[in-house]
Amino acid sequence: MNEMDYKQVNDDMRYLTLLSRSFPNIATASTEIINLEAILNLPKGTEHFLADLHGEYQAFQHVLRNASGTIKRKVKEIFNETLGTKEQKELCTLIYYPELKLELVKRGITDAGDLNDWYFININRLVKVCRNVSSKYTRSKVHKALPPDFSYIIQELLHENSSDPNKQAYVDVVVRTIISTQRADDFIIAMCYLIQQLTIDVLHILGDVYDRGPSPDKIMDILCDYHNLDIQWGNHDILWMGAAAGNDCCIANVIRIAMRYGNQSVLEDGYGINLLPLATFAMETYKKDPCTQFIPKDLDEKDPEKMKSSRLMAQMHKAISIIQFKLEAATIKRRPEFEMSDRLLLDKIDYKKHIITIDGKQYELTDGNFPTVDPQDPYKLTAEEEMVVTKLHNSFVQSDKLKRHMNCMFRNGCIFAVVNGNLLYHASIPLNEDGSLKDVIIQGYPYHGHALLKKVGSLIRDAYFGAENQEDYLFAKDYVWYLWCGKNSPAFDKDKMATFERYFIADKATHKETKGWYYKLRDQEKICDMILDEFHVQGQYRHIINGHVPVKTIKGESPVKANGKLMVIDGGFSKAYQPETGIAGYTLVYHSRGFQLVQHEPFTSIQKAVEEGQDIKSTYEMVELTNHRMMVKDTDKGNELSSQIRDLQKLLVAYRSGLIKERAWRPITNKR
Ligand SMILES: O=P(O)(O)OC[C@H]1O[C@](O)(COP(=O)(O)O)[C@@H](O)[C@@H]1O
Ligand SMILES: [Mn+2]
Repeated sequence: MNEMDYKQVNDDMRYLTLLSRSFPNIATASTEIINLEAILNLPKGTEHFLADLHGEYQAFQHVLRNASGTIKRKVKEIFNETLGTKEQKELCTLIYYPELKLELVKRGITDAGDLNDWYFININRLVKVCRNVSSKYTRSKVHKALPPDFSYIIQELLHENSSDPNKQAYVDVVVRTIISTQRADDFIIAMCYLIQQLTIDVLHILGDVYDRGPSPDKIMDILCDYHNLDIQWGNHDILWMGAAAGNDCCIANVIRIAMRYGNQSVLEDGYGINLLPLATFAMETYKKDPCTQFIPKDLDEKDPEKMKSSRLMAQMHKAISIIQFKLEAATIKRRPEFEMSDRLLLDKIDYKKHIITIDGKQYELTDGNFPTVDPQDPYKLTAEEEMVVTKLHNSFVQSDKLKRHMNCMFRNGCIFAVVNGNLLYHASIPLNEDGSLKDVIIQGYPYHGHALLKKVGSLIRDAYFGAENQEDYLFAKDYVWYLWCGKNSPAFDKDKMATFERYFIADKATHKETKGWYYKLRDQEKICDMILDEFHVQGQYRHIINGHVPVKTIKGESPVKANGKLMVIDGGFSKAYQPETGIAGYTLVYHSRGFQLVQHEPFTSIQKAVEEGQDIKSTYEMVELTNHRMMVKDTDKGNELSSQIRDLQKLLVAYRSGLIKERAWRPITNKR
């Protein structure tokens, strides 16, 4: 051992002694080094990026099942020579929706023998796909992903080389036995989900799971069970986190948005929030009010339930909006440092003339009926409104399902992430006009860039889990609402949220929300490089990935900006925004050969997907090709493994030099 090695080993003796408990001798330590080296030389796993899901469960789960087209690409790669497009499509549909496709197949095939043939052919095809998608992983990782019921059989099938005639006979017998024991359906279903899982190594959700669409709760159910996930919270998610933490402004906003889109069921059925107090109050208070401005958006005339409840929903929508403006005023006054007094509008209204004066300009109100507003004290909640707020508050903080979903948000997320050379965040890093990082004052201290995002992340945690002292906790709870709609919020970064204006003023100019400098300046490569440096993201292939702002493809906007350094992948799942974007949006796939941007057209329905094999029509654009196939050693995981290898090498030195004594490896048992 040379001087240097000896010194390093000596310095690390405490750690190496601990490590020797897991690898007690030269044989076990060197076997581990060999295993880790082997992993480093596997191709990098595929990453899948989605953003702005906005409660669109069906479109989300389709994109998840088809891995943004990755499964179709694999099927084509494997069967291009042997299967026509129709058969490839059939196989893809089976992989995406195994239960539904099996039902459909069985309805179409009545003869038992024919069905058995179908099973035989398709199980063999699935085995081929599975072999392909599992080839990027170690046997041990694949083993851990296997469904317990079929673990042994799948291992046998995956690792037998079917080009050997003896082995093919063995595989055939295994498959025939699965069919004859009537396990084919279960086996196929298990294989299809395994393929889905192995196709994507890690899923990144760049924010805004919640609001507008009908079923964010179902999306969260899937995400919470996903095998490898991170979430970068969007402003809508933060709004829900604030609501779950008991911030009443957030609660009012969450309910207002649900009513705006006619989605009371996500609150009532999804999270068990009791809306009855609000409903009875609204029916009574706005009995004679048509609430025209508050009729839910995009009412589906084919949905009689929604049509029937739209009048009640409009009343609840108006009631909660007024409550929201009053509650927000209290926060704005309590926290002058938020600089949001321009959002105090109820005191700018002439309640007799139905006119509002903003910045010296008068506007006629589209709705002048404010039965709960006292012109002398416009922000005071009536006793009934207060009661409604208390009841809604209790419902939100007590919802078990909401707690479960929020815990999952916290467990898997933060406001930003750095993964494999990419910086991920939903919206913005506040900038000054000259492109420098903007100082944002929080509790008297300036924060910018990386420090700002870290501070904001910890404030959200404080609001939910409690801070060290009461004052900090109350501040954090208010700040979460600020993050939803405040002008210096990295999750929002627009000069205002023009909610009041959109409901009560016809002049569209007042609805305009001006975006922060970030959204203009991010087109420049040098700005993106500066931000990446700020977050210590290094390497030749580094990028920023954003969501939040829909890409207006229809107007020729590109999702790739700053000479390829930044990509905006607002998934555009939100139906309400599809006319604006002209497409359903973008998702991103990052595999061992580079980045692939996937542009989707609107998803129609699961029924069409299964019965007609209709996939989302997607186009692919290879954004960046790396000049060599990326391996695990080129990733963050690779760096981690390489440092483990270095430690193990030091352990070998310690064994060989006698600094640590080798022990025989014995399995740990309770017996002495
Ligand atoms: O179109 P809607 O649903 O009324 O929402 C409009 C509001 O949503 C926002 O765009 C925020 O939501 P996003 O984060 O999805 O952009 C606000 O800036 C705007 O006031
Ligand atoms: Mn957003």
